[in-house]
Amino acid sequence: MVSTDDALLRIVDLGKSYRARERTVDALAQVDLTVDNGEFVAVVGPSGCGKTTLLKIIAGLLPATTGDVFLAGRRVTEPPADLGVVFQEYGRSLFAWKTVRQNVELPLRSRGVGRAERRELVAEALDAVGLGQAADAYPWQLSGGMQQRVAIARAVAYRPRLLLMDEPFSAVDAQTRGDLEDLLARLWRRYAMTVLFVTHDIDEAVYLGQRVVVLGASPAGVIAGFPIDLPAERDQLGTRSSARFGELRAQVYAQVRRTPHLEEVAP
Ligand SMILES: Nc1ncnc2c1ncn2[C@@H]1O[C@H](COP(=O)(O)OP(=O)(O)OP(=O)(O)O)[C@@H](O)[C@H]1O
Repeated sequence: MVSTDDALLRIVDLGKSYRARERTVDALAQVDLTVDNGEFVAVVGPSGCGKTTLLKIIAGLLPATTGDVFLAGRRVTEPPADLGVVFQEYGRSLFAWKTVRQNVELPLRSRGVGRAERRELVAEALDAVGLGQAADAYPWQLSGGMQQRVAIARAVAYRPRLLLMDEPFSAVDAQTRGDLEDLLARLWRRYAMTVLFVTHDIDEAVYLGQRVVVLGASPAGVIAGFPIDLPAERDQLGTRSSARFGELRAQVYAQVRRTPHLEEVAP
């Protein structure tokens, strides 16, 4: 059990209902989740179960209907300053008329970081994602995988206390996806970040997470959590073909397939 002393993110009895015309859609109900400082938690759930809704509420972009989100002990009521977010749609998250360097620099400018420090942070982040040479290019001159690396560099340069990622690699080809997963794992270790990573891909969740949390469908609540006891250093071939990876993947898969109603869920 996670101790609240180390908790960076605390989600308590969170619920969200959308009202659309005469209909009400209950997207989330009774979501309780705690993420410790430095943890990498992957959240999986069936398509449409409310994963994006959950991230938007944590990011302060959408109000909850019930319950609370606390980041570093502070209730989230607006986008917190120390949060980084990487979305699936890299194409839309970068400014086409700004260079790679300017894109990465933007949140640092908004935060009032001085010019010299900005330069240093941007250069280090671009080097860390292997794009040191592409600083003066425009996003539209880069491949999809490279654009997503720019989005990751932008988040990393900002040194967020919590990095939220919403299916960040689902729009790239399989080879690039594996490379980006490994890049993220390296950055997580190097910068001791706390990451909440949402995906509908069970293999990706098990490969990346120290813990995998399963959301049930309609309305989504946390139905299971799995500590991932794979070695800290993972690699695409060795880890994914190991017996333990297969067992964990099967356990998570069985839960995702169950998608029970909340009343069936053990407390
Ligand atoms: N603005 C909205 N108005 C009404 N209903 C909405 C709205 N946004 C989301 N929903 C509904 O809430 C539920 C959860 O949606 P959400 O996008 O959070 O799920 P998701 O798990 O991220 O989906 P996917 O995996 O397909 O991206 C769905 O039934 C969706 O139709």
